[in-house]
Amino acid sequence: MPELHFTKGHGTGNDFVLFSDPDGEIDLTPSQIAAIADRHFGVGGDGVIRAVRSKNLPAGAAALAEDDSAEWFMDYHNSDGSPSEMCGNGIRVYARYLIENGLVELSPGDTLTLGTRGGVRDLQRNASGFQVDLGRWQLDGGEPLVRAKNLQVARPGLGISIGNPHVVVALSSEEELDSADLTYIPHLEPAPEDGANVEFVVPGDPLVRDGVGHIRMRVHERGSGETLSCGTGAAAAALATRYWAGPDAPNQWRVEVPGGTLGVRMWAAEDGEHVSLSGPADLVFEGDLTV
Ligand SMILES: N[C@@H](CCC[C@H](N)C(=O)O)C(=O)O
Repeated sequence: MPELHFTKGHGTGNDFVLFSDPDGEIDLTPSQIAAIADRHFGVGGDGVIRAVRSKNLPAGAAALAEDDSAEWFMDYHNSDGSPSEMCGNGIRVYARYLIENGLVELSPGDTLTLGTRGGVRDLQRNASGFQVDLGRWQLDGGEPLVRAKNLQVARPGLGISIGNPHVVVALSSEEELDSADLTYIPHLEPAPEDGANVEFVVPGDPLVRDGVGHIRMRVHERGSGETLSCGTGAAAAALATRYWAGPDAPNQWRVEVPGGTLGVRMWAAEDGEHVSLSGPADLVFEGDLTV
């Protein structure tokens, strides 16, 4: 029975239980992870993050990190125990955790490279906390029809991959966004093979202020249910809104989520267009638990 010293952290209310396993000795089962994330019987969180050195990952998992430039790997699992390729809020909180525990140093202007199942990701400190380059994004997954409880009509969504899968749905009003009941899993037709995080968005009024696009978003996360925020989801929502808005839409966005505000920026890199995410990362408390 492993004894874990854990830290609880969050990014705009998307909350995580983090623990260190630098040598890769702790192999939790999905049900052990779900028990830690349980809000009634465990610590509680939308996800669980194991800090492990990339060199100590099993060979197959190490290959997922694409290259060996990242000393640390973010072993991310949703609250139901399922793994995910990437977590945009989680990786900022993970960076703060590594820094506060003296496991890495990151001076302003420097870059920290972390491994994830979706590949390596670069982070820097910025005014809001951290900025992470989420890498190249792509339209992926078509336009499934989305139904959610309390939404009167089915809507076409837009499939977008940010390393992990998203379907973004545009709603017509703030009232509609507020009334959607996301305690139930949205129904997607056709259903994506690997599931999807589903983001519901309404445009700001006006959509663009001072060259920055504004949207509001709620999300139902694959493997975790409705959460107060989803970083990769915010990036997908901004990308989908820009796609729908046409060629004059900006490359800089503010995304209001129930837990706060996230910044999203699209920019041209040598290998194609990248999308970056900015936002806070907070550590809240520490404790010990027996799994
Ligand atoms: N909350 C995260 C995304 C976490 C993973 C997601 N539920 C999935 O299964 O892909 C974020 O901030 O990006």
